[in-house]
Amino acid sequence: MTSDDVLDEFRAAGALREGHFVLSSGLHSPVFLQKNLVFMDAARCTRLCKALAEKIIAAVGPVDVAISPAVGGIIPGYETARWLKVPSMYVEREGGAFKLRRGFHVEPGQKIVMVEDIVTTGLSSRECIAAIRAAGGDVVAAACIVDRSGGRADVGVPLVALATLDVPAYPADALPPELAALPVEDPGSRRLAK
Ligand SMILES: O=P(O)(O)OC[C@H]1O[C@H](OP(=O)(O)OP(=O)(O)O)[C@H](O)[C@@H]1O
Ligand SMILES: O=C(O)c1cc(=O)[nH]c(=O)[nH]1
Ligand SMILES: [Mg+2]
Repeated sequence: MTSDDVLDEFRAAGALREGHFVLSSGLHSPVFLQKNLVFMDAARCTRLCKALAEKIIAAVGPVDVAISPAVGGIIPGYETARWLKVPSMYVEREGGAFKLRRGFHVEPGQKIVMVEDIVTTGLSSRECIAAIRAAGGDVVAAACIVDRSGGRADVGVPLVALATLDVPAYPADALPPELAALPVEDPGSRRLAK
């Protein structure tokens, strides 16, 4: 599956949004990939995650567990794990920091792939990987449906992206005037609990 094929799935789901968005990292962007509109369609989600699982195995070989960051990573993490034929777990925020909860635990020696939905700066991926390591896990690779950093995000382990896009994102104090003129939406979950 090419990056264009993945983008076509987002377009067909109405998930390629234009406007003014504040992203999880605090950067602002004229484009938002509303992945939930993609994952709500089980057939579409399966097409993407099956392809991602195949790409992970081709890149790093078999793994033992897939772990994702809540909320966005949970559905693609579960579906990718299904095709990898491994258990699926997730970390969630407790007092702001990601943590394995709900009885999830990792065993020494297990090879873990961290599965994200979207990578922009890689911040959420790095936080998720840190939480897995804090729980004693060995993260051999990261994976995502879309890396919108143009391949520049560094998550500290090899990143397997089903699609790589280069989408502009700006610090709040350096917005292009046409973006600053639009009302801002904050669609993610990072700032919800505050
Ligand atoms: O690479 P980054 O700069 O970290 O941006 C990408 C992250 O942003 C979104 O999560 P968000 O925190 O908005 O919450 P969500 O998972 O509930 O959508 C997305 O699911 C990724 O986890
Ligand atoms: O960086 C983000 O927060 C982000 C970007 C995007 O396109 N989609 C998304 O769900 N999150
Ligand atoms: Mg997320």
